[in-house]
Amino acid sequence: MATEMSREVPIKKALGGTLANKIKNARVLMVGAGGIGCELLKNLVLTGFGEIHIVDLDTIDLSNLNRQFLFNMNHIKKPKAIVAKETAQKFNPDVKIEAYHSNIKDSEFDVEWYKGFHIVFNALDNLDARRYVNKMCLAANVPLIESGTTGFNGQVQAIKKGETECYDCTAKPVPKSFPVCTIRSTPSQPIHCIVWAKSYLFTEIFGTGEMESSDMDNKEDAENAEEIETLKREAQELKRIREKMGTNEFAKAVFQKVFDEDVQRLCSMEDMWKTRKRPTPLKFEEVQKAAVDAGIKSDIAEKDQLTWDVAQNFTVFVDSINRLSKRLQEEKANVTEGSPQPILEFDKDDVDTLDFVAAAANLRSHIFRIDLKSKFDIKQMAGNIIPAIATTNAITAGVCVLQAFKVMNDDLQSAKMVFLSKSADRIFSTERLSKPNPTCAVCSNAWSSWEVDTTRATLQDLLSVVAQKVAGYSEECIIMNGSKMVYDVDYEDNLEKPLADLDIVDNSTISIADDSSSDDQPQKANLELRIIHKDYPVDNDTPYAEPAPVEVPLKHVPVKAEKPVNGTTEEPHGAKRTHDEALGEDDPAAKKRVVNGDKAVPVPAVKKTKQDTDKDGDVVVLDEEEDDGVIEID
Ligand SMILES: Nc1ncnc2c1ncn2[C@@H]1O[C@H](COP(=O)(O)OP(=O)(O)OP(=O)(O)O)[C@@H](O)[C@H]1O
Ligand SMILES: [Zn+2]
Repeated sequence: MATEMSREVPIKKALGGTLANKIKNARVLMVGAGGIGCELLKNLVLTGFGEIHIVDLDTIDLSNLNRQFLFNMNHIKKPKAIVAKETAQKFNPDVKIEAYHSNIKDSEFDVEWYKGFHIVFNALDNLDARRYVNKMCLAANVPLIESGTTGFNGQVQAIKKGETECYDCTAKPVPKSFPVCTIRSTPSQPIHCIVWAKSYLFTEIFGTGEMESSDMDNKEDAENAEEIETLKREAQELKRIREKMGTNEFAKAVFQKVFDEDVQRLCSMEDMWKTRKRPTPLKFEEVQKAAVDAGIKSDIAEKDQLTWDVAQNFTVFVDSINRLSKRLQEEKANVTEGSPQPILEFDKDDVDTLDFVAAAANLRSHIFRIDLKSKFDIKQMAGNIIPAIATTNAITAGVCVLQAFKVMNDDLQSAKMVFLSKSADRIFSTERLSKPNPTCAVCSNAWSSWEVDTTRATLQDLLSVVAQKVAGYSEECIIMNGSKMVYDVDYEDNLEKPLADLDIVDNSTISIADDSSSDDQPQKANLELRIIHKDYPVDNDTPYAEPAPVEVPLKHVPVKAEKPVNGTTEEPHGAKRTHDEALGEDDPAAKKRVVNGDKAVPVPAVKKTKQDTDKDGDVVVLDEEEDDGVIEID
């Protein structure tokens, strides 16, 4: 009791009675109990937020312990959310904490559930979950404090529907991962070869033999399936070669397999080289002779600023593969019975592994006529893991709570977008919160939900009841289920199908977009419709409840900006994302214009198929090709 009193008194003194009371009565949601989440939970608990719900899908890993201070060695493999609750509860037993070891995208966390919170905190590490929570908070009209850190940099943003920018009002760089086909067959940049050497070749020879998922997109969709099959076959062949490890032939066998035979097989796929330069296989004996003739010694590996030529790379390749083989053989010899088989892992600071990856990547680059890189450069690229820094997380989590105070006080005017940076003159820089971007395809949408028996109601019901009657669209609209188009005026094949046959089920989100073209009537904004499945008795005529009418606003038509006269006009904050960019991401109408080949709208990096249960096939598959640099690894 004494502690409770003594804790409440300074909080009240510091924040004032009104805010302190609001905080005491607040129900808050925290998504993510990792680096920022642990710090944030401690802050929330110590500030006396009355009820805190924590969602995290992960379990605790050894590598989390340096900064996620609510966890210790005994907690490894236990759910983060549950352990975070247990540890933080001790700091303040009066706070009610609920923990969920779940993905925030699970259907149990629906809009109604979000509506039960006064404020939501994102402490996440990925764009997808952030964007999802942003949408849910908009749908539920609950304020969101969004935060993120990389290295020494941090950022906090308060988001409130209709009053501030949402997370999607400005374009976000998408972390890089590469399609398997680019890595396996058609590399065009050094990074593609580096990912191949590090995530494929190295792990196949010295590691687990499983492709690392973080930098390769190995989803088994139709496009990737064949590539993955070939890759698996090649991996099997490599496994057989692996048995030669420790013998003199090993380096030669690996070389011949991956730089000669596999490349020859690739070359024979004629279609692949119609628009690309055909790779040239490397012959072991020829390169070996060049290396011997030039008198190259293995100490060339120490010259890390030099861009090695093919013979030099060859020498480092053979030497490093021998060094690594010896290491692994020794580790295997020392392994005690019952222990797992040892493996080697790539580490940019482990010179043997770096030498191998650098040389293998360069040999492959040479084969595909891609620029070679120095070991120094490859080290940056292959090891571009931005460290998570505990202090940055702690400061950022503190700022989250300070911004939450403004939101709780209904004082958004003084809330700020806060940036934390080590390199700037001042640690903090701030910006006023921008107004919502009127062209944002997420927060300019209207939202509604529909209670419907998805096994009985048809797409026609959705079109005529919700899209036309309730929301006032004409039949010239587009209906998307996620990224799949199920209806437009020229594609009526699905209309008689029950919604469930189109994968429209409980908790699906449907987007309806105006596709009418009229000079004098602006288009309506999009409607995001959440489906709530409910069984209606079969003898009931209408297998749905008619939703209340929805006021769908008109779409914002951007006015062409006048050119600034003196060129000094500052770009208004919030206009960072162009209308076209905004359209491309989430606007079904924009997606359809791309499908129709209208180049006026930039191609969004989404893969999209018409959804038809008769498997009518794909309409279009848009494959992004341009990768500009470095892999981002969480
Ligand atoms: N969809 C999701 N639902 C619930 N929790 C999520 C979701 N996506 C990410 N998270 C959680 O967000 C947290 C982010 O924390 P952080 O950035 O510190 O990552 P980490 O995985 O703990 O550490 P690192 O990636 O550096 O090893 C993680 O604990 C992760 O499990
Ligand atoms: Zn927005």
